[in-house]
Amino acid sequence: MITINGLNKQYHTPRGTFTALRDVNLHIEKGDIFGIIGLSGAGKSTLIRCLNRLEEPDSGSIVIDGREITRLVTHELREARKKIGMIFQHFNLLDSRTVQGNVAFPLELAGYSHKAIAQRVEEILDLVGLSDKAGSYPAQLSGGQKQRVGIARALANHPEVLLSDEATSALDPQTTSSILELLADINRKLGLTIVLITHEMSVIKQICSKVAVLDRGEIVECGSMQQVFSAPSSATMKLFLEHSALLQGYGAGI
Ligand SMILES: Nc1ncnc2c1ncn2[C@@H]1O[C@H](COP(=O)(O)OP(=O)(O)OP(=O)(O)O)[C@@H](O)[C@H]1O
Repeated sequence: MITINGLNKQYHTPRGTFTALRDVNLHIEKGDIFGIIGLSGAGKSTLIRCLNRLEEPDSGSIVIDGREITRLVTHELREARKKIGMIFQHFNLLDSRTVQGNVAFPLELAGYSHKAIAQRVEEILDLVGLSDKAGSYPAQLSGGQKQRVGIARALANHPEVLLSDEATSALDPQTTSSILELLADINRKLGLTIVLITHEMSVIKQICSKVAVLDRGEIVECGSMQQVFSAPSSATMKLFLEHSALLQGYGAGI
């Protein structure tokens, strides 16, 4: 479904050149919920934003559903992006539009008829459990509800892939859990491939089928949840697991 080969990305700043991604190779199967975890500054956002070319890699290739994303010219990329939904940490909703208007937005850009848009918006708001908020504005919603709108908007155009850029980082644990449940439900119902980045082990634990660990721009470990949890090989994953066990112990009053 998604194959990343030899991906490199550097940032050039007045203070010098910084390597954000170094020879990243990954394969993500159709229907996976694939988590990429790493500490702050590891390159997670850079990597996920390269998948739809919100960030331009310097070299390497990305193939999604048989299409080499890294070779597409502007109008081809615009078409390809319709099949790649994305959700963000701070939701990125249009404040001047209602929930309905936000979800309709990508469909309007794609040139659907009024009738088709109304029908799809109704269907998708039902899927994310927000039918009763269709006429509300973002400012009238909770963080969890805002992210549901973000998810609905990302799904409106029937994407093959959903990219989640720290989509639950601004939410409390209970809301995080309900948003992750929704993503898992969508993955089951629609067979959608989900790629998510996070710095929280609990997110990976709750919904991912596979995980890759990014450390200073390099993939240092990758495998099924079972493999990585039972026999972590990288120092970073061991650190994440120890921290997560500590938190659980603390929660249990140990
Ligand atoms: N536009 C940019 N110009 C210069 N450096 C950048 C730019 N964007 C990111 N970086 C640097 O690249 C590195 C990776 O950043 P990135 O945002 O991908 O990491 P991250 O793992 O998502 O971090 P966080 O979890 O803190 O968001 C960081 O050191 C960051 O400072």
